[in-house]
Amino acid sequence: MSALSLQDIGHAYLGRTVLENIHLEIEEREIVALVGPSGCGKSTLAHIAADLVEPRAGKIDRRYRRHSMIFQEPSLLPWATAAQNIAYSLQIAGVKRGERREKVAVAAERVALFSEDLRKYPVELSGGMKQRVAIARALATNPDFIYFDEPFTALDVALRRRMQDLVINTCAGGQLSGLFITHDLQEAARLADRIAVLDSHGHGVLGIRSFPLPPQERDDVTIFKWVQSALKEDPLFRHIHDVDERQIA
Ligand SMILES: Nc1ncnc2c1ncn2[C@@H]1O[C@H](COP(=O)(O)OP(=O)(O)OP(=O)(O)O)[C@@H](O)[C@H]1O
Repeated sequence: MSALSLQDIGHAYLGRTVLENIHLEIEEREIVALVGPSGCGKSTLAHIAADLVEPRAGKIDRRYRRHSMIFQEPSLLPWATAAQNIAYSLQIAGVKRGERREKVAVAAERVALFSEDLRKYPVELSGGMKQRVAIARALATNPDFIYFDEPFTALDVALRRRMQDLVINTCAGGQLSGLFITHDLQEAARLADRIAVLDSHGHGVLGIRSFPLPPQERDDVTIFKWVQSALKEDPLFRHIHDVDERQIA
């Protein structure tokens, strides 16, 4: 059974259509990467799926228990320490005060945040550390579905890889499903079970590709070769690096 089902989703901002006829199913324990040119509506679709934006058309079935979101911008509360930021999501989720400390510690450990980091305020943390706090905050409530909206784009290569590994391992060992938006086909090929490509103008999902091996069994050479061949030979990926909104005049 699918964890998330999007049927015939359509949306417009100020009368301008950004999404039309979008169908997408995400199975339980599956990560689907959503790729497509800048401005094609990927974030809008994630926001609709996560119930942050009301779509103009379509039907959404959320069959998961609880979701979290991780954005490119960590958006931490500046007046709260890292630990308090993580605990805040637990408070919102209704976790009793007495149970929060333990859950914060477990989530922090999963992203390699130490107790001295947990005492710091966001202004004292590097960009990578802030993003780790945001990921710990998302994991702390024990979601079974996560929306990832380009969460690692701003991180350096080494940290990005560690965070991708965290996603791969968390999914491999648990009950997690997710929608992972990224511009980076290499990243999609590393951590997703399937890759869905959105049309340049949000007019439907153009196609979906899946991998023969689960993410934890793919090595770097396999991923590299897959990406090279997808970009050279698969017409589905022909337009994913179009940059309609970021073109330099
Ligand atoms: N709140 C809003 N009001 C008006 N227009 C919006 C709003 N949010 C997004 N848009 C427009 O809708 C279109 C789709 O935006 P969206 O952010 O969903 O695309 P995206 O594929 O995620 O882009 P990127 O890859 O650059 O992050 C864009 O043209 C964007 O400018």
